[in-house]
Amino acid sequence: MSAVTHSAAIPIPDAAPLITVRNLSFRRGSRIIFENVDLAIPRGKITAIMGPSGTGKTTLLRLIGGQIRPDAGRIDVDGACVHELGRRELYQLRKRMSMLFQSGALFTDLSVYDNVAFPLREHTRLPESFIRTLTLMKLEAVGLRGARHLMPSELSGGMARRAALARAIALDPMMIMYDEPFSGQDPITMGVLVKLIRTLNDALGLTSIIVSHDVKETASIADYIYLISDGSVVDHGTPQALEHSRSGWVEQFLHALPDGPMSFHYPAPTYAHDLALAEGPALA
Ligand SMILES: Nc1ncnc2c1ncn2[C@@H]1O[C@H](COP(=O)(O)OP(=O)(O)OP(=O)(O)O)[C@@H](O)[C@H]1O
Repeated sequence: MSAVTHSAAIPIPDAAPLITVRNLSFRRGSRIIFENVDLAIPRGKITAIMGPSGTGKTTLLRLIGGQIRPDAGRIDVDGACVHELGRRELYQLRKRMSMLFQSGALFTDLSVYDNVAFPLREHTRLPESFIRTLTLMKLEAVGLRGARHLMPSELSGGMARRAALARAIALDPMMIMYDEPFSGQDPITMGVLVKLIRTLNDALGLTSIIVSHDVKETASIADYIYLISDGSVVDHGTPQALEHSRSGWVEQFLHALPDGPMSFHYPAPTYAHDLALAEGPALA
């Protein structure tokens, strides 16, 4: 598999895409985060976005979720161009796109049950008896029906993630975006989360996007992987195809090798330049 050039036509894996990103460019100040990036997220699959720290993975999720706008290019989600939607339409779309952040962000003063029931109470007019049935179904799906009376402070890190996941599926979204779902968890908890993400994706007919540094866990459930770095897609393919990639960059990233083409330094002026400045009057 060869590295993808900017604007190259992307071969879509199996299913038709739920999300397409075309010619996406985005800057933070003078820093280019994305330049002419193309990618496609197939429906019903688990797609992983991986790459070095600070490369823009979370930013990409926020662009897809319409929280920030691209400088150029377009992002279509289920046929709608996200940044062309009006406020109300974007709100409706967002209800169908769950985003699960690393922190989980449970409401600390609500029980597990009330956390999961919260979006149903907030966004539907269902009677409480229906809400109870739906909430118990979501809690059962993540194995926490028996823990529904606990408060977030009484949960382990893994249980908190599962509770947040139950809340994220409360409104039956079409997709879930996971930002670092495994970080800080022990190997067994990671295994539980990996299995849960796969099971929920398939059982509920979801489309999942996972942003993660945990290569082994992510590669074990992803149907397709995009590797991004320095503003563009470096490579993409199934985990099996990427495993056999001849790219030194891909090999370095997937096998966590300390040496390789990936640069260790954040972009900076030359060292000599900085040292010279340090002696000059500007910083005195
Ligand atoms: N609100 C912001 N304002 C300015 N710069 C930002 C902001 N958010 C992120 N950045 C910068 O954008 C770049 C991409 O950040 P982002 O969080 O998307 O990276 P990431 O790939 O998710 O990183 P990590 O893997 O470490 O979580 C970084 O250089 C970061 O410093």
